[in-house]
Amino acid sequence: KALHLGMFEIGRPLGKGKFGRVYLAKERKTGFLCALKVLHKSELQEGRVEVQLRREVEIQSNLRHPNILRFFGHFHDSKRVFLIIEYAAQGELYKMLRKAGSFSEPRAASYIAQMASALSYLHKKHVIHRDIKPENILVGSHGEIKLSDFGWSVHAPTNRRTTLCGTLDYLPPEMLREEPHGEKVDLWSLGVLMYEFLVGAAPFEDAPRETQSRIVRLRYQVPDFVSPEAKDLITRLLRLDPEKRLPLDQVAEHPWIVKHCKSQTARERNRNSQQRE
Ligand SMILES: O=C(Cc1cc(-c2ccc3c(-c4nc5ccccc5[nH]4)n[nH]c3c2)n[nH]1)Nc1cccc(F)c1
Repeated sequence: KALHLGMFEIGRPLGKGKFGRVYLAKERKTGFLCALKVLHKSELQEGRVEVQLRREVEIQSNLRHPNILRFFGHFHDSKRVFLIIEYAAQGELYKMLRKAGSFSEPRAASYIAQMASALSYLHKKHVIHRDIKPENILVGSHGEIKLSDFGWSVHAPTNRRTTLCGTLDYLPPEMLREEPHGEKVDLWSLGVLMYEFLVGAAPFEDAPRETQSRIVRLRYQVPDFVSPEAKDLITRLLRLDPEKRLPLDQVAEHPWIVKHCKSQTARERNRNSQQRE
């Protein structure tokens, strides 16, 4: 069906991405809420990001997973390109993390289990995300997390061509060394993400040069308040050798995840059965 701006009522700004502004939008006919990302063709041309945007659209168009932000379609007028993206009603996870300081182990385990599910789905399609960090995770209306911003995702294997921008905190050693890298880069970042959820700061957080040397030397410490099971999973993901990082199917079965998530579903089962009584 023909998509065009008139079919949407534009609401408040949701955020300013690096290449565009995102607005809350409502489809007039159905009342369906979505996030409408507006990109100016002039910026796209000068930034030579057209190729990257086409790749993102192509990658995102055939992704369907509850923990991956849906891409519904796109359209353009003479000056702008519009991306219709899923609206995540509870907003940005990193704001929740900064407000809470750090997350409880059950909450962090639930998020890591959902991330492992999303990454497993992406890797089966040979898509590497390469930019896992709290800033790229949104939260849906039921508190479920939604991985977003595939600005850096490419089909594996690859060698990064464009320069990195933003924090180094999440980069695995092989990307710092600009070596060829594969899907296992997302396992390293998952370990960094888990550490940051539980501790409130990234494991190698420091001045940029320090961070780089701490990453390649694997110099980090897990505070004592982190449970031994959680520490065990972090150390199995933060491995310098990509081949030694715990595979995603084993992350989902790790005792720390099972302890918090199986009981989570068990609690839900009990709650439901009580409601039925
Ligand atoms: O460009 C992006 C990444 C992206 C997503 C978003 C984005 C930003 C914010 C939101 C939100 C949202 N909900 C909120 C609730 C409260 C407060 C803030 C909120 N932001 N929902 N969905 C979003 C989506 N900005 N940029 N993805 C993309 C997807 C498909 C094709 C493509 F070329 C790019």
